[in-house]
Amino acid sequence: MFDSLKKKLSALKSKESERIDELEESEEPDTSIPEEPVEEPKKKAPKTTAKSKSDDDDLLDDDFWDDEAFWKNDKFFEDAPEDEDDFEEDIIPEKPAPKPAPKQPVKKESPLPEEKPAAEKPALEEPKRARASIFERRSKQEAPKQKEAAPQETKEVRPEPVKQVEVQPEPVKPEPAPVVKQTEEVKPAPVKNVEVQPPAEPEARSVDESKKGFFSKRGEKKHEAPVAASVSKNAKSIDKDDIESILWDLEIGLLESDVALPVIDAIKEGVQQVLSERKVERGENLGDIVEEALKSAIGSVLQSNEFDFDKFIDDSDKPAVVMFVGINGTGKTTSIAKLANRLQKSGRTVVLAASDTFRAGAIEQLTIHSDNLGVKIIKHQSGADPAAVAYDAVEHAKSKHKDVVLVDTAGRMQTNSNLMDEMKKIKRVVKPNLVIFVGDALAGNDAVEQAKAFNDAIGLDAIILTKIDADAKGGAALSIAHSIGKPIAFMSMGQEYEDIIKFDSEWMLERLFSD
Ligand SMILES: Nc1nc2c(ncn2[C@@H]2O[C@H](COP(=O)(O)OP(=O)(O)OP(=O)(O)O)[C@@H](O)[C@H]2O)c(=O)[nH]1
Repeated sequence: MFDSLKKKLSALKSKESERIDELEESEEPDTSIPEEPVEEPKKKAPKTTAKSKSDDDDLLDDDFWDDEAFWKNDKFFEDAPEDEDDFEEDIIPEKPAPKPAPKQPVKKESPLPEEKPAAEKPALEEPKRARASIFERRSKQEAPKQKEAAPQETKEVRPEPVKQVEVQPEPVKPEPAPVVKQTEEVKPAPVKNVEVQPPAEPEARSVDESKKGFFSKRGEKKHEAPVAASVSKNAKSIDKDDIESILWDLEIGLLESDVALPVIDAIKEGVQQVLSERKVERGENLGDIVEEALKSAIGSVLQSNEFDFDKFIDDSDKPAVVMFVGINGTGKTTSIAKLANRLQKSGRTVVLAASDTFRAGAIEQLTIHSDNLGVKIIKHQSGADPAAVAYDAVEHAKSKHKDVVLVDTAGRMQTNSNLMDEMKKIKRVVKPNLVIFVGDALAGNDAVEQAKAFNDAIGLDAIILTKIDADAKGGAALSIAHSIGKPIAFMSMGQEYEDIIKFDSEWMLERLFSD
């Protein structure tokens, strides 16, 4: 499922991996660069200025030659050396700086005495900046406000001179050490295992735990060590343009996976929030971060749609009446049989109401299931009033103290007003505790429209998504539930009685992203 979305994610990941590889390869030469300036200070004091290319450039700088104070320096002209080496020796001793501060003598106009330390490492800084990643761009735009700003050194050599123009003339205060930002994932709550086998269900989950977001639960399972670590001061924000581009890719991937637009917007919003707050450590892959954010956003959409059917039944007055509606062939009758089997196995007693008197063969189909399962069925002749059948089933359940009545109804298009009215009549007569919409996951966005129409007509309480086993794209689960704001109670995934599971957002999420 989610094939096209996964392709976009893996493309992002491999693109990012290549970038990281390139960065790491080109990193080797850096180590040799700082050696020169380190050795120089041991020579005779005047020579402490490492004579680099940029220093020469400084000497030729217009500002220097235009400096009026310089030209008035008679002493300089008296002692002016004839060759360049002597020239440099004679200038530098004039400066009071006892330590190597190569730029200070030349840049007399510099208003930033605090910036001397920064000048000691120009050779270290430049190569890294030249290879700044896409993640570092945003930070670099903010660089003038940061402690390393050393405008006069970087002016001539940096590959992006425009940024130097933004340097503020007032002294720059070093920023305090970055606050260790721990994500919500660090909560030490117990880990909940993901249940991926149909028979296993998350009934044991406590109320508090079930309310926890996907992020926190997932964090406990997968990211305990990483989230405990602090965000280093080298971590960079993700560039706004990169986030836009990622969101665009996600939108296309979600659209191709049949996810409805309002759901896409909700997911994008979640991803954007995570990415704009997230700092990227050196060596981290942006693709991984995006996947994590995407799963979190989808998990939130899915998780808000969990529903505890068994608890609902147990809490209802008996018999609890459950009515199943939907368009033709979505799997209502099959789902009823599966739930009857499930309820029976958990010790609840069940009555089936064959209220699909419209389709030839529907009554027989349900009768076969009741025989197979040993469950009571109430049925009339084909073409009989479906509301009357449902009423009889409820009366039977009451008299026999049965726990649950499952009412099958005929499939109908939401556009067929007569059949929609008939369905409303059944609801009026038996006043079901629960109306469940059975939607075919393969129907994609059509299922969303159907669910909306049924919800408008009689009001839905929950959803069963069928044919999940054949759902190639995976967007329906997200879209239906989110669009009508009703929970998904079960997912049907096959033709056997056991092929139905309670909806579990984590299970669904794992499935959406599994290969
Ligand atoms: N693969 C798969 N097939 C299913 C699933 N649920 C139902 N089916 C099949 O879908 C077809 C229609 O199922 P029904 O249960 O008859 O559907 P219905 O909604 O009752 O149909 P109508 O009464 O005509 O509205 C049958 O062939 C079922 O076996 C499922 O989860 N997976």
